Amino acid sequence: MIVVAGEALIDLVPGGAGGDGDLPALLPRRGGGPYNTAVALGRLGTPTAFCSRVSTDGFGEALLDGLRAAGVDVASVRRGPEPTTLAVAAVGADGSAGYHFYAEGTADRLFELPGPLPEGATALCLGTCSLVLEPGASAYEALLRREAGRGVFTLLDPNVRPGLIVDADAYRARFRSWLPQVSLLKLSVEDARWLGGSAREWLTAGPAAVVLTDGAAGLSVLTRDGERHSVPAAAVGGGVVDTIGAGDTVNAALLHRLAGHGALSPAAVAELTRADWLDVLAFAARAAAITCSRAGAEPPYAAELCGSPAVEQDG
Ligand SMILES: OC[C@H]1O[C@](O)(CO)[C@@H](O)[C@@H]1O
Repeated sequence: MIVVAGEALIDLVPGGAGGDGDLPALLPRRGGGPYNTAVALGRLGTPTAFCSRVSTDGFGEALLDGLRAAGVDVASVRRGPEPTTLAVAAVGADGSAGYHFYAEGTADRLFELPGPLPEGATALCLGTCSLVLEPGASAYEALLRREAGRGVFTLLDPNVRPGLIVDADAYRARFRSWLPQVSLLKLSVEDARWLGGSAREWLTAGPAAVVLTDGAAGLSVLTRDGERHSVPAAAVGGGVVDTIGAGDTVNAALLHRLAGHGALSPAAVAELTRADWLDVLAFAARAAAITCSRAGAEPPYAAELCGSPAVEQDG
């Protein structure tokens, strides 16, 4: 079972008619990096549990319904009366999204270190706002350290949202302090630039591999032994609507496909061949392309990805 820990929130995505004068109409969509990753894993058919603190308000109920509908186990979700975090998304002409968060005093920020993870948990995925917003961030960090210490495979996606980070240098130092506990680091090239440093440097600090996403330019992985493998982005049927949740889908697809290769351990990741990596990356690219073809974070179901072929690309 894969455990995804972190925020579930509501994205307010531009769309439809009905705004007041020059104000755009905003449609509520379930979101939050970890929420999106958990739903994507569930839709792919991977046994998944979500670990978080979710509001008892109507949005919180809808978020839990979304998880359950994807087959995600929500027994580790704690509830609180504080409101759900809101993220107002601005979508550019190319579909890229920027976010403005309303996260003061919200339920997910008050996450506390939970008891043991569900029986059979083999991997933990976390990142994004939940590792920034205190006091919950310290509890998520403690969860990462505790589970990595127990030998659980960890995937970290910093999913940097600069508007939420008060002290950029302190966050960058904190990010580096997590790396010894990280089995697989996945991040966008924009996040890599913002964080400073390089994949090669981060690899020496702990992760078995670093996956970099570069939007329309595709995905690549850099492994400990210095190999680099890349695939192009997959075609987005009907064109990009928005990129919301694409990176979160990549996290899920990586974990799902690595599990299929029996590679949810740093030692097994080190054994993956070039063909294995190309298969994993191509699958993630196809999954992300489907998410980009629809409004908001709406990851694909397994049936939409049937027969994902391995592709041979130059690294
Ligand atoms: O969690 C932070 C934000 O990032 C996203 O997950 C997209 O990657 C949005 O759904 C959310 O508002």
